[in-house]
Amino acid sequence: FDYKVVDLTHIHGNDSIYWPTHTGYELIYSQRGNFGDGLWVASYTLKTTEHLGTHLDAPVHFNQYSWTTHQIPIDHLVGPGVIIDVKDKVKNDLDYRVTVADIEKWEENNGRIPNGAIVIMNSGWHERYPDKKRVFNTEDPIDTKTFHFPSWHEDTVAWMVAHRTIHVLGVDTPSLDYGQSRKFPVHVLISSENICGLENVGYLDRIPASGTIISIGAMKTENGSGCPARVIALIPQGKSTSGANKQQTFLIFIVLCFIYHILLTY
Ligand SMILES: N[C@@H](CC(=O)c1ccccc1NC=O)C(=O)O
Repeated sequence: FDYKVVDLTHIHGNDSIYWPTHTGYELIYSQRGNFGDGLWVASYTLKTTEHLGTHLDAPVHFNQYSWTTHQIPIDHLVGPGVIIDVKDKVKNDLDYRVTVADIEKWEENNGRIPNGAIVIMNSGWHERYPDKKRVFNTEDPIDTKTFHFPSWHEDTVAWMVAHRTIHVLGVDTPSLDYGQSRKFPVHVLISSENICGLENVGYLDRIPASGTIISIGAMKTENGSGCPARVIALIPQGKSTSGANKQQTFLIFIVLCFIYHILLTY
């Protein structure tokens, strides 16, 4: 197994970030202690909003006819990672929305966005997690009208929907629409296209802009609208012997044998 595995998940717990219209997280120690015969058992009950911390938005989140969590095809939850770094842009504009030019710049450096990509904005916001006032960027993290954080511009997402095939759209902020959004056009658009969302992704500076495989481990909850998720990236280490490399090695071996044979003959 020749991959470095990087965890892109914030801890799911009492400090997790969630949209203020939801209820939060509760881990109930329903069974914890001696179980007879010298056994000790921990087996708890978890109550949580689906949209907790690092989590998946199922396409049904903003479209009643789109896939629920259990209906998402599994090959939509793993794919090539496309990390769009906008940290410099965000420094001057905390309400920044990723542009088509940002995508074009990524493609100049990394090639065309691969089919089935998992495209994630890296705004540097993951560093603020889980400080609610800094993540929602307001003194009043309950009042959504006061939120200021970056995300995707709907025109950019519409461009990707029209010209590329992406399976997941992600952010390191709490929402796929920027903090000041009122109509949530990015949520509405991706939901209607059966594209999944990923929010509060962490540790994005630990992976390269391209060349990774990202996998989203989310529960297969029946009729769910999303789920807390364990998001990981696999970075190929390039030490393994691929099929093509094996063929090359074999050819070199044959050529060396041939040369050795000639040397022995003369
Ligand atoms: N997608 C985000 C935001 C969200 O859930 C949301 C955004 C705007 C209006 C309502 C929302 N969710 C439910 O109240 C989240 O999953 O936390």
